[in-house]
Amino acid sequence: MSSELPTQTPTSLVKAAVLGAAGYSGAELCALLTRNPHFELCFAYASAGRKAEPFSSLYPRFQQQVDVLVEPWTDDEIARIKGKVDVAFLALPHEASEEVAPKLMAAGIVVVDLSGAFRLKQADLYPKFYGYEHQHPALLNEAVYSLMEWLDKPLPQLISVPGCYPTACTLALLPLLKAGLVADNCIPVINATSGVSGAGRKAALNTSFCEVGLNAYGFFKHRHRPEIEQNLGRKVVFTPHLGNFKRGILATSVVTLKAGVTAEQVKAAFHHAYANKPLVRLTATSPNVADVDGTPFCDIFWQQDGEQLVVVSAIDNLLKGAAAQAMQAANVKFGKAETAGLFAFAKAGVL
Ligand SMILES: NC(=O)C1=CN([C@@H]2O[C@H](COP(=O)(O)OP(=O)(O)OC[C@H]3O[C@@H](n4cnc5c(N)ncnc54)[C@H](OP(=O)(O)O)[C@@H]3O)[C@@H](O)[C@H]2O)C=CC1
Ligand SMILES: CC(=O)N[C@@H](CCC(=O)OP(=O)(O)O)C(=O)O
Repeated sequence: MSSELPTQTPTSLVKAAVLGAAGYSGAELCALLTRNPHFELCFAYASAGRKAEPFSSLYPRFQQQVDVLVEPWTDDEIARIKGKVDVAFLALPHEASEEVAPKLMAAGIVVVDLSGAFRLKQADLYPKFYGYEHQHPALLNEAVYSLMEWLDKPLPQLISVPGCYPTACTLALLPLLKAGLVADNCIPVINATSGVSGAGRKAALNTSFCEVGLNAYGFFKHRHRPEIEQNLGRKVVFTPHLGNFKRGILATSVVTLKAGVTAEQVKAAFHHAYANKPLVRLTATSPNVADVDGTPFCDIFWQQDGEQLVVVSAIDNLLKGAAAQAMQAANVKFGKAETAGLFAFAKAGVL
């Protein structure tokens, strides 16, 4: 080998911490960060009550793949990680995120929050839809909502990752609304079914194996309703459902189009919106959650009958609905390719 070969200047890795690493979306993030060549997973945390243990003892599938110690989180850790990490991903309950985010920001750390703590712009919606008063309403204006396919501003120090159901149905409906194709008086009707991992890893009776069949819940008052309405700029009827599969969301959204809207106009709206968006796939057949399981994609399909339009979208709730979307935002925030680390799927086989 020639000693004349230019030496590569190593680009510095973005150093990351994950809070909530023992939970489903935090664990997915640990896996994505480990596979991302631009990031280094330096610290991982669970709640204060736990003992420290290797990630692979919590998720044995990742033995010899994700090699990080999951430690108990207390605010004392902020002094320990200050100056050692560039970004902290919060995969925590909403109120825990709301409390810790400003402290991490004060330590100069970029915060990518997967919870709903900073998604809504109107603080007065939190008591009604989240059941608590927001303690840091000023941060609601500072945070940028990172639905990356529709991002129209730079990402600041506080990044609020969209909710899982809102990701699926906003990506489905926004192209039509932006193109002015939806009837002015139309209230979109959205029915969406989530796999059980949407409820997190903690045990609960309604998500235990023998209890889960297929049921609707959260009529009119689910916290994702105001988030979807904020995204779409109009009222919606949103009804979530729980299905007996592990992961994935299938959303079926129904709208009335303006009189005379053609199939070509609808097609153009979707193609224009997603032509250069690598994580949205416009599909030729109605999507199946099994086809997005373990992937960072949102698959979208539509059928029109005169003024009625049905749009079906499918995502993996833990990936495009949570961890992959957070990774996508962090990639952009730190100047990396938007999809870095996202195509090394956990599932490589055809089934
Ligand atoms: N599951 C999903 O499909 C999606 C989830 N989200 C959001 O991501 C966040 C995490 O969800 P999910 O992964 O499902 O939740 P899980 O219940 O699976 O995990 C939550 C994690 O947070 C930790 N934790 C809880 N309270 C605290 C606290 N006060 N301080 C530090 N750590 C704490 C838990 O620790 P321990 O294990 O020790 O209890 C656990 O590691 C939520 O805000 C959720 O709304 C967003 C999109 C989709
Ligand atoms: C099946 C299930 O219970 N799903 C959760 C939503 C998933 C989630 O964690 O919500 P975010 O996207 O807002 O974080 C629910 O309905 O509350």
